[in-house]
Order: sequence, then structure tokens, then C-alpha cells
Amino acid sequence: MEVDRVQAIVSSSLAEDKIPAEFIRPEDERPATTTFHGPTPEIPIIDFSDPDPQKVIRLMADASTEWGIFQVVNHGIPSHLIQRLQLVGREFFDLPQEEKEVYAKPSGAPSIEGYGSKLGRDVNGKKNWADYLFHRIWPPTRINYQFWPKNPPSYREVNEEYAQEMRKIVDKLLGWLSMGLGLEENVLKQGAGGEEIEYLMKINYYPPCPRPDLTLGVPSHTDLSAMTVLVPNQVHGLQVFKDGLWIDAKYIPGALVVHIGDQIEILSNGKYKAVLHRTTVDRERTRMSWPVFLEPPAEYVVGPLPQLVDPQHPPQYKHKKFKDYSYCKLNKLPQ
Ligand SMILES: O=C(O)CCC(=O)C(=O)O
Ligand SMILES: [Fe+2]
Repeated sequence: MEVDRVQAIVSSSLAEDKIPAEFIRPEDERPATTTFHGPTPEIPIIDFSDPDPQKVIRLMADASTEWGIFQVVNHGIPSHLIQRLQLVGREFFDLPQEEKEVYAKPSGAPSIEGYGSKLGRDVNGKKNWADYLFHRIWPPTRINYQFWPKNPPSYREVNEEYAQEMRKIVDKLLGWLSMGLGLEENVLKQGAGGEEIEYLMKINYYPPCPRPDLTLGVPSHTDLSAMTVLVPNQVHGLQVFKDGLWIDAKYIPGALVVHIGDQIEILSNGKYKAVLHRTTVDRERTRMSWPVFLEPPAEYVVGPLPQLVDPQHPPQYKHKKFKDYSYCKLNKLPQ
């Protein structure tokens, strides 16, 4: 096998309390030394069943300004659909290794779709304690079904259903976030690509780790996307950076975790903040998460919305094609 999947490393050769050196983070990144334990404010929780839409809009805008992340409860996506999504994802990762490799991300391909273990080594050359599967789920013209597992057989149907639910909730979220900026409902969605917005499903698979104090599932980052809508399993691990501290996100069964990504930060001219976050792993249990990244099409130009720019509020960001922004970010070049 060309690449060592973390799942395969774990199931073969790990001693009781040892992990390979390439997973060991420097001291200043380790969860054991950097996680804040103590009373901290909690990530805002937004209740979509609240009868007062103006209040919901204000709470979402405040959360996006102060945190760049919030959790949504009573969002209307049927819980049995979320459970089925999680089941088919787990079933895929439970397949024999060679069956998963059929979907491996082609090496050297510019595309990010497929089964893989790392998007690229980061600056200090450390590996993530995670494997993943990545594929588009919307729009239909952009879907590459070769990256959708054929096994379990219901994988496709469940993901197609989930894509439809995502479209509804994303329209609602973007509409209200737009109104929270004092703009018409459709402005933010248009700014991020309108009907061309691409929905990318990622499944993160974080196997149990004998030394969760030394490593990270995903190191600290903001999402490249406009917005990310995620459901985790019950194993906690998401942390967000707030006022100089790394704090744990609370697991709320059935909630959607909404991350503001770079493109909304840019469109809002910095009013909404892309959240800095990372994930830790667990000693005994497998953590999984299902983020859906909402991305503008490659050629789409994103920049501060003209309605939010005036002499008192000069543009904080350049206008850029999404593909150029991604290229700079992934290659750690200045924007
Ligand atoms: O697993 C999580 O909760 C977050 C994963 C994440 O940040 C990512 O895949 O971009
Ligand atoms: Fe992320």
C-alpha cells in the first residue's frame, strides 16, 4: 500500500503507549499543554424553533461576529436521516482496507475528492491522526460518483437525501446571516456563488489513539469554505480558539455545528469571523465527523460586498477567484 492509513497503523502495530514520531506535535501544539480547563463561555446555541425570527437573526449575527461558530438545535433535519448518514459512513470505514482503497484520492490529481489520510504535510511535517473521505454532493453536474462508496448499498441514497436537507438549511442559514448584516436575504448566498455553490461532504475518521495528549486529529485552521455545516458523533474532540484559549465544544446530540469560513469573513468585510478550530482524539473510542463545506465555484470572484464598504469601512480583503484564494491558502502563500 502506498500510503499508511491511520486506521491501518492502529489496527496493526501500535504498542500500548507509543505512537510514530511523525504524529507527535511540538509542545506548543499538544492538547495536553494547550487546552484550557476551567470555566469558559460556551459556543452559542441557536434554537430554530424560536418563534421570534428577529431574535434568531440577531443571535446568529452575534455568534458569527464574536465566535465564528454556533450550534443549531431544532433545525428540522430528521434525526433518523442524520443517524443513517452516520451509519453508512461508519460502515464504509469498517470495510476491509483494500475495499476502501478503491476510492483512494488519485495521487497528483488537482482534485481533493477521494479517500485519503492527509491533504498535505503541514509546515512542521507532522501528520494528522485522521483518515477521511471527500466527495461533492451538490450540484448534480459537479458530482463524481466514482468517489461515492458502492458499499454499503444505501450510501448513495442517504447522501442524496442529506444533500437535499443541506440545501434547505443552507438557504435558511445564509438568508438569516445576510439579514444579520442588514442586507437583503439573498445577498450573502449570491456573493458565495448563488445556485452554483458546491457542497462537499467530508467524513473525518479519527481512530483511537494511545497518546491523545501528544497528537491532533486536525491541527488549528480556519475553513477555506464560505460556511461549513457539521455533525459529529458522540466522541468529543472539536476545540475552538477564543480570547487566547483553546476550549472544548460541547457535544449536543443532533445539533448542527455551523462554522463561518474564510469566504463569509471576506464577503462580510470582516464583520463575521472565520473560526480558528482543531480536533483532538480519544484514547479508546473512534471519533467521526461529517462536515459539509460550502464553496464558491473555482472561477467565482469573492470580495467584500459593496454594501459593506464605504469610506469609514474600507475593504479589508482583495477580490479574488476562489481557486486563486485556495491555491494561496493551501500553499501557504500570502493572499
Ligand atoms: O471533526 C471536526 O469536528 C472538525 C473537522 C474539521 O475542522 C475539518 O475537517 O475541517
Ligand atoms: Fe475545519
